[in-house]
Formats: sequence, structure tokens, C-alpha cells
Amino acid sequence: MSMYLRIKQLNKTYGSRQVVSDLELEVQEGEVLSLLGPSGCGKTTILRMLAGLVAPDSGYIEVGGRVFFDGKRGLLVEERGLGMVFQDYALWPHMTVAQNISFGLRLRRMPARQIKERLHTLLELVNLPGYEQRYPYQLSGGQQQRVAVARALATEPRLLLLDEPLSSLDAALRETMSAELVQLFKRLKITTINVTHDQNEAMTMSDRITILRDGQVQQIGTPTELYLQPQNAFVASFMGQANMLPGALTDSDSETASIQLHDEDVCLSGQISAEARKHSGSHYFVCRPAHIAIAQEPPSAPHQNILTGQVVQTFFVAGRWRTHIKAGRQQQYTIQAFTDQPLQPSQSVWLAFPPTQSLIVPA
Ligand SMILES: Nc1ncnc2c1ncn2[C@@H]1O[C@H](COP(=O)(O)OP(=O)(O)OP(=O)(O)O)[C@@H](O)[C@H]1O
Repeated sequence: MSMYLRIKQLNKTYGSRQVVSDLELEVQEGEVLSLLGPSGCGKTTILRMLAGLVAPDSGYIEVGGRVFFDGKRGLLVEERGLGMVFQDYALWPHMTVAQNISFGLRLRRMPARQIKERLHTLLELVNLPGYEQRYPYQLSGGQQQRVAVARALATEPRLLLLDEPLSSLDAALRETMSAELVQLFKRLKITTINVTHDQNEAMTMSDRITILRDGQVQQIGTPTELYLQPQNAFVASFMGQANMLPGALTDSDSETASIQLHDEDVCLSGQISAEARKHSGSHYFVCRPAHIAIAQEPPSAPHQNILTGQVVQTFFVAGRWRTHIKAGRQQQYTIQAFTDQPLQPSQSVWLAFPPTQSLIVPA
């Protein structure tokens, strides 16, 4: 597979605020890549620079062998031939589904019969055959989003830009829609850049995810790479729930290290990457709730990687008991873990963190 999209050293400032810093990104043809990060991290600005709606300060953008921006000049929006589903490009309320979808084709003076055929194919693709004559207000939120996608695909773009396309939908519908959309993009082999602040949506939709913070890339990788091998505390905390305990590295070999928790005489060990070992500042011990084993009795043999704690609360969620535990000598850490049975508030417990499923990452 060839590299379809290349972004080099892309920068954008608003006033004195650097919104995108030295962005480097390569996307393969047919890949679905999400830009994920908290509000204000620069996701939309990146998408708008790709679309030609915002001019970069410097950098280089190339898509499908065409230079979109060379550091000085950029192609116009309409010269880029992209499909866009942006929040502020809602469906036109006074136009039917058919008129909304075929608008771009009419502009290009496609013959009426061909438009009709294309419309038919597109409505089949987004699973809305027979909806031609409806108006947007006669559609559910999910159906409106599918029409918006069909409209974006009408001119057969090779690159599709999505800006939080599912944010107005409820959680259940969002999950179904994201799965449907990915199947569609894969079938059409269309390269897609998807902006979202929803980690679950990014996980279900993407081949790879770029995690951004304050305009800077934190890590790029597949959903599992980011979940299992986060390069720093920010990525670990952004990719699903994680228990994070701060401390200082005491010793490390090539793959494992120990960390002394702040204000504790406890050391915990876990896996460490070569870059994390080189980091001179403080570190975090990271363990996902699902990997922690909770015992109601003290361990019989001496055991590393144990913290004692007291149950605070327990909730029944998705078939398991999610338990909050105050742990550490001064009960300063709140740890989340799962049990098969409910535990009593203020009950003493022993938490075991399996070293192979624990990580040590730079703060
Ligand atoms: N036209 C503009 N003028 C000045 N500042 C802007 C402009 N557009 C965006 N910003 C600022 O740039 C930063 C990044 O904005 P951007 O919309 O790219 O973030 P985002 O990651 O998409 O956030 P959200 O998830 O909230 O949409 C924000 O601090 C925003 O206030």
C-alpha cells in the first residue's frame, strides 16, 4: 500500500497561541485514521487545514500525489475534491434527501439520468433506499447523519474528512453508526480522517489513532497499541480507564522496572519501554481496572506488587461489580477494580497488580 496523505512540519498559531505544532502525519490509502484529544487540542484546525478552510502558517500537505499546500500557497477548497461531513455543514432543511445528496452533482452538470443512478447507489450504500423525497426533519438523527455521509460521497472523493459526525447521536446509536460507517469506508476503500474526542468511537472506527494534546502529537498507533503500550501518562489516561500512581524509578532492566510510590515505602514493578526508562522526570505506575486481582485475605506468601486498601463503594456495571478502593499507607490513592461479588464498604482488601499487565510510563 502506498502513502496517500503526507503532512510535514505543519504549524498554525492564532495570536500568540500555537494551536498546531510541527505536525507530522502519514496516512495510507484506504486507512481510517482518527484525531483524538480533549477539547481545544487542535483537531478541527488540522482538519480545516486539510480541507483548505484554514491557511497553515507553515508546513506541507500532499494528498494522492497532489500538493495541497507547499508552505506558501494552497489549493482552493473546491480544487481539493474532498468529501466533508462537518458539524457546521448540516443538511439543507428546505431540500429533500435527493436534492441534498445530488447538489454537488448538479453543480458539476452531471446529466439527470446519471444523477438518478448515482443517487440510487448512494442511498443503498447508506441503507436508506426509498427516502429520496423526505425532508431532513422527517428523519432520525442517525438517518440525517447517513444522508450527510451520502452527500459527502456523491462526488466520489478519495479522501473523506469527518468532524465529530456522530456527536449528536446517543451512545447506542453512535456505536452502531460508527461500525456501519467503517464497513462502508472499507468497502469503498476510501481514506478517512475522523476527528473525535470520544475514545470509544475512535477505538471502534479507526485503523490508527493520533492522540493530540495542546496541538502536539502524543502518540500514533493502532487502538490496541495505544491501549497496551501508551508512551506517556496522558495517552494512558485518555485511552480507557487506568489506575495511575505517581512515583520515582528505583531500578530497571531492559523490560521491567520498579517504582517507589510517592510518600509510601511500597515499590511496584511493571513493564517499561526503552524511551520511558530514559525519561529523567517522574513516572507513573499504570494498571487497568480489569487486570487487578482483589483478595479479601492477606496473601499467604510474601508477594511483590501488593497494596492494602479499604473498599469505599461498589457499583454493578455491565455484569460486574466495579469497586472503588482507598489504598496506600495514607489511603491517598483511589483505585478502581472489578469483582464478581459485591464487597462491603470499609472492608479491608489486598490488591495485586500483575507485573506483566502493569506499565511504568513517563508523567
Ligand atoms: N478562528 C480562530 N481564532 C482564534 N482562535 C481559534 C480559532 N479557531 C480555533 N481557535 C483556538 O484554537 C484552539 C484549537 O481549536 P480546535 O477547534 O482546533 O480544537 P478541537 O481540538 O477541535 O476542539 P473541540 O473538540 O472543542 O472542537 C482552541 O483553543 C480554539 O479556541
